[in-house]
Amino acid sequence: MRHIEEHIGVIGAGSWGTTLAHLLAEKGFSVSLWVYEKDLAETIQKTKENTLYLPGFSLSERIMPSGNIEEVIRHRSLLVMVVPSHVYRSVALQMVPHLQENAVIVSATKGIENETLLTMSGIWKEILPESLGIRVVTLAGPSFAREVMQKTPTAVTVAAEDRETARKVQHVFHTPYFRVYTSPDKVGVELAGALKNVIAIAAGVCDGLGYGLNTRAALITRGLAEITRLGVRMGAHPLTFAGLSGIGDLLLTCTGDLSRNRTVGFRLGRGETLQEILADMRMVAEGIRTCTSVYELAKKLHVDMPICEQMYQILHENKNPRQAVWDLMERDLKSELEFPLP
Ligand SMILES: NC(=O)c1ccc[n+]([C@@H]2O[C@H](COP(=O)([O-])OP(=O)(O)OC[C@H]3O[C@@H](n4cnc5c(N)ncnc54)[C@H](O)[C@@H]3O)[C@@H](O)[C@H]2O)c1
Ligand SMILES: O=P(O)(O)OC[C@H](O)CO
Repeated sequence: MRHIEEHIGVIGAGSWGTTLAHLLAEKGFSVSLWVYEKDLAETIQKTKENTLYLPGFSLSERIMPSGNIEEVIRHRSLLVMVVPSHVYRSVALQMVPHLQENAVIVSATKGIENETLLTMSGIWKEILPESLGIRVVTLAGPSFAREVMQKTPTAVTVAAEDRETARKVQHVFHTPYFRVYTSPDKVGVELAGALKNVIAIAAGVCDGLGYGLNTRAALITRGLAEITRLGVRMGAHPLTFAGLSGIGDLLLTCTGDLSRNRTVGFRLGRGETLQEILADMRMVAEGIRTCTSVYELAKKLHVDMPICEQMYQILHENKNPRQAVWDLMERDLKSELEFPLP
């Protein structure tokens, strides 16, 4: 393996952060990994395994786990941010005083902040002093951590406002089993990655209720229509939703049993309550919180999002899931296309 001089800091040692740290370390980068749980940092150091979030995989010797965030980010020109969206702002605020000028931050979190309805790069925009010259890039697309650890051929997108930064990050992450595309549509890629989680819960609900493949296909398709509608309203390019971060990740998460979001939905469809499901889940299912943000955004921007609205009622108002499906089916009839033919 070639040793690469650049030293990268990865913030967040859940399943995805650990996987990205491992991928980069195997490429030859020196990688520091910020671990929230102090005992876990020691365990990873000793056993070379993330026993809490990614058990069963042997991690690269080149990963340096640490509970000290300042140590992990000081003097790093490239950082990867992978903490769940509900703690993103508080962790980002801890980072700001230690960031190196002109650093690049790759944000791999998928969510929308509940309190502000901002995307993760929106949070950075609010808290980063412009004088630091820091660029934020989004990484999204269909990528279950465990499959990437197994080196399953995977393709993702990195989106940045400037092409040069996107190209740099593309090359940093690319491996023969991890193909990276670039996109200039940061808001589109971010929204697609966050919103698919809500539809994935809905797909799980339908499967848990025992509905068939017709239902799932309809849900994915109409879910994509909703995601696109909100995305375009917020400034995204519509074709981004036909890409890896859009239909790609939506298909993966709505159909793949490895999805935590789909699993939450499946268990809801089987009759468990959200409280029961969350009680035995250590990992994050971002769609639960994102659903609240989407519900608020749809109201605020006057965007019709009936599936997300029903999901909000199931998750947060105890609506019966079967009733929610029938309420969706019985809405006023409408045209599938939302634009006139040329
Ligand atoms: N797991 C995947 O396959 C995958 C793939 C692509 C994107 N993502 C996204 O990556 C993000 C992180 O998810 P994950 O799957 O790596 O996490 P995870 O569910 O495996 O682990 C939870 C993480 O949250 C951290 N955490 C909990 N409380 C915290 C706090 N108060 N402060 C700081 N950190 C805290 C834990 O330390 C741990 O790192 C999510 O937005 C997810 O949607 C995950
Ligand atoms: O397990 P999920 O549902 O959080 O999905 C993980 C990734 O977002 C898949 O790309």
